Amino acid sequence: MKAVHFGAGNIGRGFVGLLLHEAGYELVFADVAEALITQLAAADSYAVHEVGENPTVRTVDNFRALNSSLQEAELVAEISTADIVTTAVGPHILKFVAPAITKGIAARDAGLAPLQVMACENAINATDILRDEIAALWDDAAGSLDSLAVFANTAVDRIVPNQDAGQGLDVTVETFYEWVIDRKPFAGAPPAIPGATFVEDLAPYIERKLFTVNTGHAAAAYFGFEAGLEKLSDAMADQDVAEDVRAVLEETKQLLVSKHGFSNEEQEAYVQKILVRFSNPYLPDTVSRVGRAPLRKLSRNERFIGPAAELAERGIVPEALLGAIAAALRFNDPADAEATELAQILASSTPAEATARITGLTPEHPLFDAVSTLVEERQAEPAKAPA
Ligand SMILES: NC(=O)C1=CN([C@@H]2O[C@H](COP(=O)(O)OP(=O)(O)OC[C@H]3O[C@@H](n4cnc5c(N)ncnc54)[C@H](O)[C@@H]3O)[C@@H](O)[C@H]2O)C=CC1
Ligand SMILES: O=P(O)(O)OC[C@H]1O[C@](O)(CO)[C@@H](O)[C@@H]1O
Repeated sequence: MKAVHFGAGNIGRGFVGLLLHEAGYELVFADVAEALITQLAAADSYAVHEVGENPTVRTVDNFRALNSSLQEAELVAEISTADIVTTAVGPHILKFVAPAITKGIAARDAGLAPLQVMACENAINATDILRDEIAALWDDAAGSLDSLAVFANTAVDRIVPNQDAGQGLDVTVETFYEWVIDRKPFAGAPPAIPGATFVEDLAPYIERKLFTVNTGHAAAAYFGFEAGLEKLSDAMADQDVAEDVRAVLEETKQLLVSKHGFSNEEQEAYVQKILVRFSNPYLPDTVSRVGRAPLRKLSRNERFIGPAAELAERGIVPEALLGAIAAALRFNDPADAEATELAQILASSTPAEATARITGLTPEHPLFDAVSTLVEERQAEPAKAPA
């Protein structure tokens, strides 16, 4: 069994690659980072250090590595004979990996089982986004795309911080992980990945993950950044930050319980578990990493505006989420390109224009005025040096 995985970064090596390896797949990593690919191609194995409760070390071997920019022909050949293609590159990068996957699918022998394609990104239905990119490039002369490939959405959850440069290929991760995959697209048996869970209806799992784990984590990052803290676990140890995060998760709990029918107790247990995960002092995680890409995180269907908009549509004012959105508007990490772009939008637009551009909300939406007020308040603040 062979899997081609795009993105040999934190989640690629520390989660998806690890689980596929443990499921018995031979791995081909594809990435554009030449130094990383050279290192992987020269290595026989790397270690995944799981830290926290019951720490352990796992070894990943039986992999190869290709530069997806420089070695496209080899990559297409690998995809043409692979069983699985996965990605962990970031939702905005999917369009750049689509061409090689399209060519690889088109080059498959007719007798092969359909290629199983799963995008493992923090975005709702990321595989659908990838499928749309592939479908746009697809030439029907190569056959029917849906008979040659299966596209399954997934939700991936494991905290993998940025790695210490001195660590080489080894990755430090939390012990917890969850990979939930939509079973429906697989006509026969789904792939045998013991670490994954297959479900008939992925929507509640994706929304619960994005609007609890990712909303809470990013909220801790933005509140922590405002408080001048660097480590995520230090932010969670700050009583004010912890209370603000808790209040945000109370609001998303209200939405998730009423929308998806999770019981209050079940959702509360889920929240408690993730608060412990965020506070893991052994994870070298930073508010800069967890808060990265604020424009993506403040976009319409993402972790803040998504749940806040749905609550507002139900006549509820999401005070705590609005507090997190206000903190996100103050995330001016100079190392983050999206934080710089956010500052430029705030500096060059009216409050209504900036609100629409940043959040995708329309002026008629019941959340619009509240966010526009926050934007206006942020614009009125003197330019502040990063904390
Ligand atoms: N780190 C985490 O804790 C989690 C991350 N995720 C999601 O996983 C995805 C990846 O995140 P990380 O691993 O943290 O990021 P990362 O930055 O560590 O890894 C991304 C990798 O993709 C590579 N890449 C960029 N463009 C590429 C292209 N065109 N072709 C091939 N490779 C390319 C980069 O060189 C990098 O090695 C994101 O969607 C993120 O939201 C999901 C759950 C947890
Ligand atoms: O690219 P994003 O959305 O910040 O993804 C990384 C996030 O996903 C998580 O792993 C949660 O699964 C958090 O560790 C992390 O903040």
